[in-house]
Amino acid sequence: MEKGKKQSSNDNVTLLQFVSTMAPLIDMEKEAEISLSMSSGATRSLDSAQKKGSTILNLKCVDAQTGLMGKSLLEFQSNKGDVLPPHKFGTHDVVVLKPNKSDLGSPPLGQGVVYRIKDSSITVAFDDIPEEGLNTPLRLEKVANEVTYRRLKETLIQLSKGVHKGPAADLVPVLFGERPPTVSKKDIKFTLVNSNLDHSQKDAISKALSSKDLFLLHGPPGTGKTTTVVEIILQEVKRGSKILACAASNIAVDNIVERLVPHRVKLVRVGHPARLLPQVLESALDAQVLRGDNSSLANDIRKEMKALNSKLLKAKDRNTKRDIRKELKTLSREERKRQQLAVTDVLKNADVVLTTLTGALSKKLEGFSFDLVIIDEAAQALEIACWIALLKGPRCVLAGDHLQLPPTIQSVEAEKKGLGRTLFERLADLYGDDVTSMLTVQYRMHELIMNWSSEELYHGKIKAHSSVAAHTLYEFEDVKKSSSTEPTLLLVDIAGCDMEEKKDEEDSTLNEGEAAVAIAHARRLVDSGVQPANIGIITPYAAQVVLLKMLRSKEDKLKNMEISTVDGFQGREKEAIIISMVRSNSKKEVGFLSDRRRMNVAVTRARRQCCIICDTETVSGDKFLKRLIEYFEEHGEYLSASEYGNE
Ligand SMILES: Nc1ncnc2c1ncn2[C@@H]1O[C@H](COP(=O)(O)OP(=O)(O)OP(=O)(O)O)[C@@H](O)[C@H]1O
Repeated sequence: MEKGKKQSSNDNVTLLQFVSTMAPLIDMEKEAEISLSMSSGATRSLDSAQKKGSTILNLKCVDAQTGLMGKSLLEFQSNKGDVLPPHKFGTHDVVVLKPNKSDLGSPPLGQGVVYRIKDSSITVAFDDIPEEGLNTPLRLEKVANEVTYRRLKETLIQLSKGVHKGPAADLVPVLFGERPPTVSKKDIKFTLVNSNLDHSQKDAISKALSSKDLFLLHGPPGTGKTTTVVEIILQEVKRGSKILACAASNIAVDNIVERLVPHRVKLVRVGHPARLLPQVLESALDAQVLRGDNSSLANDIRKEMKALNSKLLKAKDRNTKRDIRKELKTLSREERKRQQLAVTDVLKNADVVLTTLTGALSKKLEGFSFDLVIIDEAAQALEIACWIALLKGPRCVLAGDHLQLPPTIQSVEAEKKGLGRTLFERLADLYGDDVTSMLTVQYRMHELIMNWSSEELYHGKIKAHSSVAAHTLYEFEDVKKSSSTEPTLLLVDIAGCDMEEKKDEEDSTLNEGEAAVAIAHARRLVDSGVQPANIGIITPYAAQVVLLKMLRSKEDKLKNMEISTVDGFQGREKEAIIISMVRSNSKKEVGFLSDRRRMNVAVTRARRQCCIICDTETVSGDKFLKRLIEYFEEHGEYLSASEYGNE
């Protein structure tokens, strides 16, 4: 990050400018999401909805289980084949279940949250098992998650009134450039809980603990950003702070919970149980509430109410009925009070409360304030979503990397007008090194994989830790040294191999020849002994993912190999990554491949081997991609796709 960048008018947005720019953009984004979902008037038929991926038709319920803190898990498979049709459902989406043939606007059998998705089935968590209709053909429809937008709007309204009181009153002027950030002049002394931390991580922790209002932790790929966030939390707990720790995604929040649990921190995870990893359920608010005294009292009251209700049904005398009703009313009030107390007890008692950013606006957290708000993955969150959490405390630590992908925005117009500009990036530009520490040792990639990204995006400042700097695929037991496992960097060129790109019905681009080559390379790796679970194929285009998954379903030995879009793989890693770039056309059009952040994420997912498959003629039309290709040619192996023949 460049030192103390001058504040440009663009960086120094005022609170009022921010509110007035964001309000219409949030509406645009909401509209765009609704039009992607089934509730859209633009969807005229069920078939077109299935093509859009917003509904899955003709399903059967194959399993029903209870147990997820009172929720019911229903698993659905297609009546039409082994694999679900292509769809845009993701875990944690809100969905409704309907009879397959019922009208578009018909009432649902139930509404739930997607719990798990496999190629062949989808599992949804419902509050109750729908009473009827489960034995007939069914369909699932994705619905827009309006709660999120309501919460974003509420936060904007709160900001628009000005923040002169409350826990964040002194932080807001700093984050809008009206007052400079401050640090404690006292020398901060601390003993590390994790004694393995490197010098850049230690330095970041020291700076974070000294900051009085704002600290940015810049964590390039694999540099232990979350490890550092966890240490900051542990140090702050030792100091007696109450902390709100958030991230945009549930998985990132759970990742922190998992790493804190062994340290026996008093923590609570707030969120819908279907959106939490099974291993963190013990820490969930719902689970802790169920274990509390007030909750068992509430339970006793409910039993009493049940008995009174049956008495009421049998009672004949008016006076008796009136008395019972009165008693029921009192009990119901008491039950609600006990329930609320049970929740408040758990939250009060916790040193660390963890939730997603939008979860921070949960009614349960109303009235709570914190000494410190930490946001992980802050460069992947909408600024307005960050504000939901930031309004709850006077100090904040934002961790992220604005040189990886920003949040996904559905509305092209809202994106153009700045909805995707993150708070992390804005503050990094506004205050630079004054408030930032960049982590500089990475623990994932072979040096050759790392160097390209380090030089291109991080001013050459990243170093590979000795434990990974020279690691190779063939060091694994059972992996043979072969022409496919030996190279760290591999470039497979489809130029001149007659493998032009195509468009699918949704206008997403795909490349059949390239997909076949990607699968062929994966097969070669597996034949040399690499575990399929250690291989990932990633590609920028959704249609290419569908095509690759179809090819994979024909090969048993590749069953456990992951296939994903680049965007969907951010934050993850594999020993071997195969990147299918897809674009191959005479106009040298590369579309959104040219976003340096996307290629940065793609390449840096690989630990020991990174294989790029592309049409070098086409992609070299873009200067940034040309340098990437040249780097791979210079430091890696070059093969023509024709060498994979008809494998
Ligand atoms: N000081 C360290 N010594 C040894 N290993 C470390 C150290 N710091 C981090 N690691 C390891 O590096 C890996 C990445 O760490 P972590 O998950 O914290 O990174 P991250 O920066 O959050 O990752 P991402 O690139 O996904 O943002 C983990 O396996 C972690 O154990």
